[in-house]
Amino acid sequence: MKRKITVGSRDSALALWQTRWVVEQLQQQNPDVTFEIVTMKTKGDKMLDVALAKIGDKGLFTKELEVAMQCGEIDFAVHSLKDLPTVLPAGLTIGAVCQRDNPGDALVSRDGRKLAELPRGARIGTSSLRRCAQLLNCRPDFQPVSLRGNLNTRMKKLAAEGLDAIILAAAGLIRLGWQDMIAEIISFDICLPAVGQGAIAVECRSEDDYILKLLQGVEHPATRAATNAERALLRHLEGGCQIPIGAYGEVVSGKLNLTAVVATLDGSQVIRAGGEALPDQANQLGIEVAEKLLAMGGKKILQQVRAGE
Ligand SMILES: NCc1[nH]cc(CCC(=O)O)c1CC(=O)O
Repeated sequence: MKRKITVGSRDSALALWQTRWVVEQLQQQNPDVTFEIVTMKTKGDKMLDVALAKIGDKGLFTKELEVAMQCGEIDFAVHSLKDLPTVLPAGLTIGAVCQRDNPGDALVSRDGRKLAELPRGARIGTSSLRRCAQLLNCRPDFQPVSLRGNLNTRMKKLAAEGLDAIILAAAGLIRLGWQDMIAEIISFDICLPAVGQGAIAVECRSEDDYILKLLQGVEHPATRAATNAERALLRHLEGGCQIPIGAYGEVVSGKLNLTAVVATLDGSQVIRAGGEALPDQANQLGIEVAEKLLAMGGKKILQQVRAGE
């Protein structure tokens, strides 16, 4: 008897691309297994007209899939790691973190202009507080314009709403074959990515040994270590998406480096800190860098932003 595995996915083009990519690899490694993809709409897919920072729910893009997993309707779910809260519901775990694609933020401009070439007062579409704050820090003249919806919708709004540029995760654009639209990958010196950006995560039941073993086939240890550090940092800061926080971890020559940022919403203050550790010390590294940020003034920023909510 062929074993059948049911895989949950959101129904956006990007989510489906990511789910098919994971399933394709697992299928090759396990020719005797049948995979079936089931799509679901999450609250985040339904509430497209509200700014993410205003909805502020944890698990906005993941909850429905998690419930289906807990009920046994699906065996695992494929997510953008960035969308997965730092604390998972009871009984669920990240069974695999796949090799990261380009982790950066991409500038897509109407006429292909790069950041430095955008006019004074340029209108930039993004709903990410993190992108907004870091961009405003280097270009206080920019006018951020809130922008939500899936990738297709956002691209259309660039022209339809007369924006000068929009900012999107590079990985999403590259996966959907839109890399030619990228005018520039914004330097990490200007804008650090969201925790987990560019990495795909597979969530499953913590007790499901069969699935856990299967998912080892798409696991990428260096990306796991890097994103463990980023997620430990975010968990320690209790950031959520209400507060501009960015982080990037990378294993280079066997050492795990982590750089992170906390900023005020208007970008007037941007605090950065970093650290280095062995990859198996990822969690401690995340906490250590979070503590540095807090001590350097991050604590005050977090209090201010929370008080203003
Ligand atoms: N916030 C939605 C979201 N979640 C993951 C990605 C991109 C893919 C990735 O980071 O792996 C995006 C789109 C974007 O931010 O432009």
